[in-house]
Amino acid sequence: MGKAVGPCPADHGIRPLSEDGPSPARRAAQAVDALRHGWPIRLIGGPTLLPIETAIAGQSTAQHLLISHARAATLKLANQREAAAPESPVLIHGAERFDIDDARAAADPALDLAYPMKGPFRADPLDWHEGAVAALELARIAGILPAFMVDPEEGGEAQPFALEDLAALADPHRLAIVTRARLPVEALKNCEIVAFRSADDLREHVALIVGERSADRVPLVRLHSECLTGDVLGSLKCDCGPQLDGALAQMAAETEQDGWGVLLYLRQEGRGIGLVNKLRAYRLQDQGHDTVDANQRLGLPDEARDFGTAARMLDLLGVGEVRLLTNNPRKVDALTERGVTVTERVAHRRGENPENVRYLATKRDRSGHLLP
Ligand SMILES: Nc1nc2c(ncn2[C@@H]2O[C@H](COP(=O)(O)OP(=O)(O)OP(=O)(O)O)[C@@H](O)[C@H]2O)c(=O)[nH]1
Ligand SMILES: [Zn+2]
Repeated sequence: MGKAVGPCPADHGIRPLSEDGPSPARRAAQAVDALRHGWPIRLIGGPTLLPIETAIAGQSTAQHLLISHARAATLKLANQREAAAPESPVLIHGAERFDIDDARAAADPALDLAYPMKGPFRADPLDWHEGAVAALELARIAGILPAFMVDPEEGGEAQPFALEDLAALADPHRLAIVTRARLPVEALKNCEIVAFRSADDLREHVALIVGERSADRVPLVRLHSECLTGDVLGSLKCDCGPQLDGALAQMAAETEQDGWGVLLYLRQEGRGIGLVNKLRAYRLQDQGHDTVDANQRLGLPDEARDFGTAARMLDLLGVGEVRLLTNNPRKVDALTERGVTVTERVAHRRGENPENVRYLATKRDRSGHLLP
């Protein structure tokens, strides 16, 4: 291996080629990128894993698939000893090798109605459990179905990754303010937008500062997670659009009494499972599952947001105290744990309609939201 060529700031995660190889942050980013492209990844010291949803190697076949525990349960494998541990990924095989179509039918719950006959499958012992957990987590971050062909034939060149690479992705300390500009909005003309980026993550978060900052007033703050369907299209399935508009209107009203507000627009679609997986969950909801069950059937967490990013954004903005506009106690706890003082929780009940009655009831009954 050659020596480093030219300067390369240590805090950009782009370590030059050396005996150490790429940094964990770079390897993790490349692994996520590979999964989105449909290229395989290879767990260092473990197997090669081809993402079933995106695989471009359409001729691939594999003896084994790696799927989530929830998916294994739907395939009626939970009574087998190797698939019994809850939350643990499951390695399965069938009577014959899987081709890509069989693998997709086995992996994707949204195809269950179209392909009701599957299996029989058997669960196998998995002696690389932590690597399997990390691989499913990488799939979630990539926004794809958490399911892989294991050691496929003809999968293409694999992108290596190591277990510790995931931690590098979760670390928000490299998030930085990149630019800011005046942004008059409908709710109030006097606003400023601030953009944030991290070298480790392609998602660009923004903050909208509503009104004039005031050192002696604690701002009204809203952590809003991206919801394309609700924020942009006016979806009635959730309450996001009215919550977004309502938050801005409430902050604008505060400015009339010398208050101010900060709206963080976090690019964590679908509570962190991504737009496509959220829409898959919607398909399952149309078959009768609630929000929590739909996510779980996909093998995804019902809450995968990382509020460390929000805390870091507030820190970069110099906001240490907030009055938090939310019904979700987890947001209060997450900020408090990360050193932000929440002086008050301000309830934020907006946008109830006949289409989202069940969604709101699930928030209250299963996700712990403080709703009537
Ligand atoms: N996975 C999934 N995500 C959803 C669904 N409906 C809405 N979302 C996402 O949920 C997020 C909305 O969360 P927020 O309104 O910020 O927060 P909250 O946890 O509801 O708490 P509040 O602060 O009380 O509103 C957005 O990212 C939506 O895309 C769904 O059915 N499934
Ligand atoms: Zn929504």
